[in-house]
Amino acid sequence: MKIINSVPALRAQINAWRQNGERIAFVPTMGNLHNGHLKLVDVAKSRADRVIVSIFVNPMQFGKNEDLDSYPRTLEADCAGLTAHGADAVFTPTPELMYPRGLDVQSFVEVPLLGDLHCGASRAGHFRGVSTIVCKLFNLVQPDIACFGQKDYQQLAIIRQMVTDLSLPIEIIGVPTERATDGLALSSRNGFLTETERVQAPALHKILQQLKASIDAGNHNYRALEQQAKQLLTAAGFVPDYVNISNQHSLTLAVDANERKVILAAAKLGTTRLIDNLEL
Ligand SMILES: Nc1ncnc2c1ncn2[C@@H]1O[C@H](COP(=O)(O)OP(=O)(O)OP(=O)(O)O)[C@@H](O)[C@H]1O
Ligand SMILES: CC(C)(CO)[C@@H](O)C(=O)[O-]
Ligand code: BAL
Repeated sequence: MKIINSVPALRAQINAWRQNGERIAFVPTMGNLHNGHLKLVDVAKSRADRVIVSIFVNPMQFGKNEDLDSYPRTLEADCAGLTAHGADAVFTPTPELMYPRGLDVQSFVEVPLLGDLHCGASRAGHFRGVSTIVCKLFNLVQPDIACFGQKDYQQLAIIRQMVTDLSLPIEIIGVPTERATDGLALSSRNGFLTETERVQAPALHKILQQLKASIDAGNHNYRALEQQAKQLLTAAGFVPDYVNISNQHSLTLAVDANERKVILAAAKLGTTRLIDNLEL
């Protein structure tokens, strides 16, 4: 597997594949790869001739008091995993390469409405940072398809909307969430959990499952159910940020029994912020 850390080398590799008529799949990540990321690579590989992954801890999507500095960086182990899963190349730019003029004067891409809800309401500027870096990476890699995890449900919706709004010729593939055997969604930030917190953490998924069971059983009092779920999270040791029963498409709060719904949730366990979701 090739490790690429300059734009000319990246463009040369992409051009070489294009000249062979090869179809290119792209998997953007922030590294510290786990089986969720590797599943994206497997899906990408099954749908294209070449798979390129990016590893970039994107400063633009971190708030001032968030975990940019402590975010785990494990390039060597990541490359071993990517090689084992048959990725062809990994692009590992530096912040200086992606933002040569600095973040304060960087042009940006923002997806209105979808970007303001849920995590967007709690993490000001987060989705602007995500859509800007993904747009830049798309312009550099120019893939045919790109794979994103459903664990980051709102992010996936925002990327789909950005691709539509900006007429980018890229097919976006959503890949189901990979979980530990106890139900916890795999996430790089799980590594921040203490032993005790790791035992508590699967309660997030379990509470979403209970909530889904109540709705499936005919309880449509969504706002009351959201409050109950937050109380259950608090009792399980979390500090809930939100539990929102939302429309799968617009991500606005669900009101109608007939609309397709998804439960979206975020909660802190100690200093670690976890997210999860469940489609209904
Ligand atoms: N458990 C998972 N199952 C499927 N896809 C996942 C999973 N975890 C992350 N992904 C996807 O991998 C891609 C890169 O995500 P990222 O590098 O932020 O990993 P992460 O584990 O979500 O980290 P974080 O702890 O920062 O949320 C995203 O498209 C994300 O949705
Ligand atoms: C899509 C992404 C790689 C953009 O930095 C990041 O938000 C992530 O890892 O989900
Ligand atoms: N997977 C989402 C990236 C972030 O929380 O910054």
